[in-house]
Amino acid sequence: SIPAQPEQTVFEERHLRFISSLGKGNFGSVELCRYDPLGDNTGELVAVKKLQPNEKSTLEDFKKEVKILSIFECEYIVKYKGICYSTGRLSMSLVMEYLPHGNLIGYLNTYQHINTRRMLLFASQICKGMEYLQSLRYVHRDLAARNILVASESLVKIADFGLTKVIPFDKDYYRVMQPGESPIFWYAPESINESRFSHKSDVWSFGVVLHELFSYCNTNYNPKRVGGLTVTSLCFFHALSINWRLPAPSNCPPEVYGLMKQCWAYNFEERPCFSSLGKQIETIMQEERDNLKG
Ligand SMILES: CCS(=O)(=O)N1CC(CC#N)(n2cc(-c3nc(Nc4ccc(C(=O)OC(C)(C)C)cc4)nc4[nH]ccc34)cn2)C1
Repeated sequence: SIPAQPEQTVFEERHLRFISSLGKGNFGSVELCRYDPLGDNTGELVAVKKLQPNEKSTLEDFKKEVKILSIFECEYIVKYKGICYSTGRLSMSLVMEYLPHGNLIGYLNTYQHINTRRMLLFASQICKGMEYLQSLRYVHRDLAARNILVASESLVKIADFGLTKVIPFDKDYYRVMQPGESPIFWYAPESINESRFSHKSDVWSFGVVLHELFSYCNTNYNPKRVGGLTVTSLCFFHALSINWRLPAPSNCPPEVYGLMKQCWAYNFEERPCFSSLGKQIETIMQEERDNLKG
């Protein structure tokens, strides 16, 4: 059995009413539920992540993910609400706030009229969330538009901490033993080549999220399939090493494409930190406001 942690809020499984499936991944799935102890449909809507037990995902890893999310307190990170033990206490679910607009990919595909100012606002919020993560020495390792959730038309949050790791105090990177599950398209060269993850590899992924934002998550830009050929990690890695990068999305301000290219510096030491990226985004946002006034 799993000892109840004193600070955990425990939701009773019998009051969690399944409504619909919200998302699925390798190791888990997320469901929309109503926590309705009064049984009169007045209870709150919550997002419940259930572990898909298989040989790769273990309850131990899931408990680490729960622990990580439960200590975060940041308006740009999806909020932890508590846990729910399954009958027999053989497993547990993670209960989180429900964000009604889904992830950034669906949102950008639905609302194609989002202007540059709104995209910069979203970018600055993701950057602030990543700055917060970095302040606690966590690397996300799976930063991508599919893992950014939309709370409202003016607020996005970072979600899915299933691959998040804390960097040991005596290093500035984390090396994983098992090859990553994520599509290589978001991986920095050193993550593909040496399974090396750091705040600077999260910065590389942030550059890809910027590109997804400003190309409305248009998958035609993804080099996963070039002319019908599936891009393997080796040739993608080679392309990066000879300085191939994604082209600027159409209508993307040159200063924003400049930010992407900073994030995609081959040498991770040359990439900016999230606080520098945040300041540069604020400057571009101010210039946008001045242009609008002008
Ligand atoms: C990796 C394995 S995973 O299985 O653990 N998993 C997938 C994961 C990827 C990420 N991030 N995920 C999180 C949520 C999620 N969704 C939501 N709201 C919504 C609201 C609406 C919709 C939707 O489709 O609406 C339209 C309009 C019909 C398109 C979808 C989701 N609120 C949440 N709160 C906390 C989590 C969470 C969904 N998928 C994490």
